Amino acid sequence: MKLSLHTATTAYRFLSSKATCWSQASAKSKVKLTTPKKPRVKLTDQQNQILEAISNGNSVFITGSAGTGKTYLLQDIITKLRKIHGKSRVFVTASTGVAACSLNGQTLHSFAGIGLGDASAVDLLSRVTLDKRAYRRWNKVRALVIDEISMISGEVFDNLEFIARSIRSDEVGCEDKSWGGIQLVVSGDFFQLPPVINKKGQNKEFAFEAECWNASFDMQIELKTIFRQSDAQLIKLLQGIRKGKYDSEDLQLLDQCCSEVEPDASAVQLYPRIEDVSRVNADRLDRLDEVLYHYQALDSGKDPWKKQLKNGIAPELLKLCVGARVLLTKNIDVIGGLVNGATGTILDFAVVQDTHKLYDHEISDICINGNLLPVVKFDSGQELMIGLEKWYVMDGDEAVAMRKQIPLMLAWALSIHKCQGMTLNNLHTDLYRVFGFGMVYVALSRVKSLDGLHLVNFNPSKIKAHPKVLQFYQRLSDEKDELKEDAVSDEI
Ligand SMILES: Nc1ncnc2c1ncn2[C@@H]1O[C@H](COP(=O)(O)OP(=O)(O)OP(=O)(O)O)[C@@H](O)[C@H]1O
Repeated sequence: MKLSLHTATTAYRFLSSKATCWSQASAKSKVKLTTPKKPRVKLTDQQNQILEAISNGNSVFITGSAGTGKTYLLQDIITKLRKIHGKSRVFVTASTGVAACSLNGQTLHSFAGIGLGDASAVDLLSRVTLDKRAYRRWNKVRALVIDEISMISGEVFDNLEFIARSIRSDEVGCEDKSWGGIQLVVSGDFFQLPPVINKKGQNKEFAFEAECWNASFDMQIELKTIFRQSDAQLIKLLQGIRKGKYDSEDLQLLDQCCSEVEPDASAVQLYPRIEDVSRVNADRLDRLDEVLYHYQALDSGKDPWKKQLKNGIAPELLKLCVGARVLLTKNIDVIGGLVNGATGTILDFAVVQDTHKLYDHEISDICINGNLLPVVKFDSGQELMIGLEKWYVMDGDEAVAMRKQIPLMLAWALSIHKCQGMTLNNLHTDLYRVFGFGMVYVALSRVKSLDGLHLVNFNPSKIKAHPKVLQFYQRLSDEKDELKEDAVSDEI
C-alpha cells in the first residue's frame, strides 16, 4: 500500500501519543527532535587510570578487544585534552573517514597533509612544508588523537613521526623529542582490519612495526572489560576467533548459528564487499514498493575539506520509505540504548510541529519531499522521530566542513569495513568472500548475543590472525607481567 503524504502525517500524529521520547522532547522544546540528553556511563578503573595518565601529560596507546570501550573512552580523553592544551591545539584523527566522522575529527592523512602517504619521508616532509595549512597544524598541535590505528602502516607511522620531529625541532623543549614533543593518544585493535598496502615489499606493515613505536608512548595498555557482549560463551568464542583459534566447542556453537534460511527483516546482513551491500539494499527497498522520501545532505565548507564529508558515514543522498530497515549512525542516548548501530524500521514520515519555525527551512532544504522527518520504531521498542544531525570535519578546533543529514542509513546490508566500531543486535553474515586477516573477527564481534548471530557459508579456515599481531600482543602481555614482578620485588 502506498501512503500519501497526508495519511503519513495523520497516522504519525496518532502514533506520536505513544512515542514517549518524542513526547518528552516536544514538551520541552519543539526544536530538538531527537532525545536531547546524552548521559555518560561510569568509566571502569582501567579507563580512569588511562584518563589520569593522559591528564599527567603521558602519551598512551590504548588497545583491547572489540567492545571494550576504546572509542567511547576517547570522547572523555578528547574533552580532557582540550581542557589541558586548549581546544585549538588538540587534533582528533582516525585512519578512516567513518571512524573520523564518528569522533567529529578528520582523517590522519588529511590532518598530516600527506595525500595518499605513499612517498618517502623526505618527500612527504617537503610536501607538508609547501602546504601552509598542514605546516601550521604540525606547528600548532600539542595533542594528537589517532583512532583505528590498525589500518595505519608502520611506514606511515614512522614518516609522520619524522615530519613532526623535523617541523617542530625549533620549538623550545621539543628538540630531538619523539614526535617533536606532541602528546600522542592512539587507539585500536590490531586483530581487527589491517592497513591496505598498495606498495609491494613494504616490510613495516603494521604501525607497531614502526621504528619509533615504543619511543612514541609512555604507556601501552590493553582494556580488559568487554561491554558489548555479556554471554561468557560468546566472549570465549570471540576471544578465540580474535587470535585465530577455535576448539570443537566453538565450532559447534558456530555450526548452530549457520542456516540457509533467508534472514529475517530485523537482521543486518554483513558482506565483505560493497557491491553485495548496494545490491541487497537497493533490492529490498524496491521490493517494499512504497513512496520514497529523499534526503539530500546539506554540506558547507570548502574543498578539500568538503570532499572529506563523502568518506563519512552520512550518505549524500538517503532514500527511505515506510517499512525500510534502518540503522542509527549517531549516539543519541547511550544509556537508553539508542547508540550508533541501533536498528529499527521506518514507521512513518511526519511533519515537524515546530511552532517557532526554527527548524522548518533546514528540513525542507534536506527533505526533497517537504518538511517531513522519519519516525523510527527501534528494535528496543522506542518510537522516535529522527531529526537532523551534524557531522564536522575539524581542523583543530575549527570546523572546516559540515554535513547535515538524518542520522540513519539503510540497514538490510552493510560492509564489514563500514561496520567496524558498531554494536548490532541481530546480524546475518555471508563469509564466503571474506579476504584477509581480522575480517571474520570484525564481523562477528559486532553482535551482542549468540541468538543474534546467523551465518551462511562459514568456513573455519577463514578464521585467522596475523602471526606478527599475535607476537605483538604476546610481547605486550609479557612486559605487563615483568612490570608486575618488578613491583612485587620492590615491595619485598
Ligand atoms: N565504562 C563503560 N561502561 C558501560 N558501557 C561502556 C563503557 N565504556 C564503553 N561502553 C559501551 O561499550 C560499547 C562498546 O564501546 P566502543 O564502541 O567504544 O568499543 P570499542 O572498543 O571501540 O569497540 P571496537 O573495537 O569494536 O570499535 C558501547 O556501547 C559503549 O557505550
